Amino acid sequence: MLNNDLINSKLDPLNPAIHVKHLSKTYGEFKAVKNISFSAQSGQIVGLLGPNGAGKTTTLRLLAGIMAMSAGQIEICGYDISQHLFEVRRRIGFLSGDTQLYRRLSPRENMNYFGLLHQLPPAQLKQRIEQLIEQFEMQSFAHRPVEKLSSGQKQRANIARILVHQPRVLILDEITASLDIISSQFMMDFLKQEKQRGCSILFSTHIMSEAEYLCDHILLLYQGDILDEGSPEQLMQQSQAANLTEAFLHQIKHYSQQGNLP
Ligand SMILES: Nc1ncnc2c1ncn2[C@@H]1O[C@H](COP(=O)(O)OP(=O)(O)OP(=O)(O)O)[C@@H](O)[C@H]1O
Repeated sequence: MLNNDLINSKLDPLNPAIHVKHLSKTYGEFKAVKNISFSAQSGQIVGLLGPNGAGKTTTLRLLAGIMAMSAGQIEICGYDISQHLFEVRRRIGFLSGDTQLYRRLSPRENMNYFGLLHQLPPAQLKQRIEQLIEQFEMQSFAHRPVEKLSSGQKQRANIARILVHQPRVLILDEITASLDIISSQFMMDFLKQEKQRGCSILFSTHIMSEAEYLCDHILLLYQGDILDEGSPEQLMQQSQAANLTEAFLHQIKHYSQQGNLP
């Protein structure tokens, strides 16, 4: 078994895997994220929904520790990101549309490289890479340079790469955006499996049906603030909407009419 402490340690249910308090980010004068708070428990999938420019990517990048916050607090598995960035990075897997693999290396070589960065012992790393190749059905292309792979194959290799160190928390920014329906379904099944393993997953998407299918909890982000939150069912019930798209549009319209946009 690899990284036993990370896999087996059951998170205290009273201590969420992701805990965000009064988080803000400003770019110069512009407030991209405004004092938001939320948490995610072990085994929970939380979706970040919102129109273009709502602040989703900024929020996810702050949580992944690749951008500094302007104010607030982020804890991942009990570690404060401002004080324990290394411990946080050991526990998260972050993937966005911009994340690139080394294109001249094969998926196997990419996984090896990132595993070494995470300081996994070589024998364990080798075993883990083979596990991932099997799990993501990459046998036929694991040895080919990434630049010769299709988008779907690249995305599988990308996901496998962020799982090398068996993270407890996954932070995923629009990972199904360029995928066909089969590859998207593959990714969604994979997220469900990770949830069952006890992983906490925070992800953004513009695809409402995906959020409806996957999420235990949804944060509706608008102009850097949380407009509403709840389970997909709660959000639909509140707006008497037939689906999440309707519920989302209803909320934005409602707040605009009230003049109380964040
Ligand atoms: N580096 C930056 N400098 C200045 N403003 C930025 C920067 N990055 C993002 N912004 C602004 O912050 C706001 C939030 O951007 P962000 O990318 O977080 O939104 P998003 O919800 O992910 O949007 P999309 O769905 O289009 O990806 C936008 O108005 C954007 O223009």
